[in-house]
Amino acid sequence: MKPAIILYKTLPDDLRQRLDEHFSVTEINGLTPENVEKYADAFQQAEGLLGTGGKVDATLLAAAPKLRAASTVSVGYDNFDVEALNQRGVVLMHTPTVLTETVADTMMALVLASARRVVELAELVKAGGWTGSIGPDLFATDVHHKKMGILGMGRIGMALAQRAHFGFGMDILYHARKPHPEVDSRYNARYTDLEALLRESDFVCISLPLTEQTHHLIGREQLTMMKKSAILINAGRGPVVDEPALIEALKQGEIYAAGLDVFEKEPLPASSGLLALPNVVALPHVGSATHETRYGMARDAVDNLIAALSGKVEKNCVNPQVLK
Ligand SMILES: NC(=O)c1ccc[n+]([C@@H]2O[C@H](COP(=O)([O-])OP(=O)(O)OC[C@H]3O[C@@H](n4cnc5c(N)ncnc54)[C@H](O)[C@@H]3O)[C@@H](O)[C@H]2O)c1
Ligand SMILES: O=C(O)[C@H](O)CO
Repeated sequence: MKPAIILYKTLPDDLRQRLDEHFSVTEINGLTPENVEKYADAFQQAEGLLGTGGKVDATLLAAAPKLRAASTVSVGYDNFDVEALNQRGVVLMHTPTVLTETVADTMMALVLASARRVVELAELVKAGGWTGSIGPDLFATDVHHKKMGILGMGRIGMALAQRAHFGFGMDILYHARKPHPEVDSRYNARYTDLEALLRESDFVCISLPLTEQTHHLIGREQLTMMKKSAILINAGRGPVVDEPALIEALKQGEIYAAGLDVFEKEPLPASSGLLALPNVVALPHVGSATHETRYGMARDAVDNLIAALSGKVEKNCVNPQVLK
């Protein structure tokens, strides 16, 4: 008999077919508490989960006593209680690598859009506001040869450093849990503590995961350390930045601008103070959202679940210790 799984994300037809070949699939519209209750029988039988978004914690695990593996269509897994999964021996699989270059492209797009005022100026043209030569009040700020500070020098941080250093001649500083000598030599980069990075950088770019240690890592105090001309880019997770403190810093001119793909609450409410600020470029969490990359993530997530439920995990496992 095929193992039963819960699918909580719509997949392209060919991938759905591949999943059906291996599993008995119950598809639900999101991993919400309401759906866990509505499909209680399916959760009782489920050995696997595949999807994105929604909380997987002790409560959900209690509703799924046969669960052996969870496969998220994302690299970030802050919505999973990994400790609870470990205690139950549930394998957690994710999709690193396949999305790295696309997310680094998005971060570079945010750097360029916020420094060169791309969105604001394009809106001005569309609104018929281009009635004469653009004057200094609408001039932008350069990107090339400036200093980029990268917070979180992992896969995405390195791909961003590659673009900034080789493409834009930028100086690279970074803060991570430890120095990375290969990064220093490849991108002529310099490891610093957080405060030095904030004080020196023209662009502070966040590609950190959300953890207890990174929650509100950037708050009021850190924002005041940044240059008044500096731009904050966040494509890690929203709660790494204290959003009310960021709004205040942008309003008070303590920093120049922000380019954001992630927010404390998503979707970003229309009432958010960020949306009233011309010096904010806000994207709807689309770091990896190209056709090619989203397909690759879904494909990897399917392969990951097949590997995990057949005991053949070789890569993409968050908690390999439970395999032993
Ligand atoms: N906006 C998007 O659509 C999007 C897409 C993909 C990933 N992300 C986010 O980007 C994150 C990073 O992805 P990745 O593939 O580069 O992961 P990664 O694990 O390769 O890199 C994360 C880096 O952050 C460092 N780090 C962790 N905690 C730290 C701390 N307290 N202080 C300093 N450094 C710390 C780690 O050492 C690691 O080098 C993901 O966890 C996810 O939250 C967002
Ligand atoms: O972590 C990730 O992969 C992205 O944020 C998409 O959810």
